[in-house]
Amino acid sequence: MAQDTMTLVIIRHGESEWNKLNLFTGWTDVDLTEQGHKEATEGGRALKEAGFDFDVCYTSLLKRAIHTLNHVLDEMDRNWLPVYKTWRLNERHYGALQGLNKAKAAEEHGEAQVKIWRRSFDVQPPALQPNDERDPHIQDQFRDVPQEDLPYTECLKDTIARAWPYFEQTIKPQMEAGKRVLIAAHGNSLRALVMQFEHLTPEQILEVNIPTGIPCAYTFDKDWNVLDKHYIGDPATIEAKINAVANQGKAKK
Ligand SMILES: O=C(O)[C@H](O)COP(=O)(O)O
Repeated sequence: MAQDTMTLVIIRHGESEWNKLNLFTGWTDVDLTEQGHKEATEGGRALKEAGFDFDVCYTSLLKRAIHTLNHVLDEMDRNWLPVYKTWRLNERHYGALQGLNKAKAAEEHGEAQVKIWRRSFDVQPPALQPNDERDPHIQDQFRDVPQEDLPYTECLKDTIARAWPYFEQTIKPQMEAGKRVLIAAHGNSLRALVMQFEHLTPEQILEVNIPTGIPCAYTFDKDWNVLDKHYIGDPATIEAKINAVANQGKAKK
């Protein structure tokens, strides 16, 4: 289908059990909280009310994103849409930080260090040791992923290196063929895509935080320039949620 513009909607999963506890999560496969289920449902409702429709959906191998997508599709009565799941849209791997409390880490290591771990472009968090129970190389969930592709830790640059080729090779051609795409993923795997879509510098991406459960619609021209980007929801709620994410790495006063 020839067309002048392409639409893509991205949505970060709703609040997870570990978001609620303020723990570094990464590839830990925690579910949504009750609040998270509600956010995802509301995200789906908002998309329907705004008149969105989709042809194909992509998500990660982690249940907080999969369940978010399911809620959205339920609300939109689009459960029959094709859904592709890939480890390449998983959250950034948080290495040995997975399971630690972000505010406690800020008390111990300083807020500046935690901000580097959370938001820097190319500084990796401390790596997992091989065969740690959190090691993806020994988890069933990732048994179809080539062992050498699986990380022990990742910075945003590493996440881009595995998520962007998937976007370019798999999702882009669908959009260029006129398909309306929905991606349900994670704070940092979506930051990886956003950095590429908007050609942000490492300094600019440092300040980008993605709220839970709020759909964000991009319109691109045929040369992949961003013509429009907007969150779908109440602006005050969205701003409060973005600030809440940014503040997770602050020490408790
Ligand atoms: O993996 C996590 O802890 C969250 O999903 C994203 O965390 P961040 O906002 O601290 O990067």
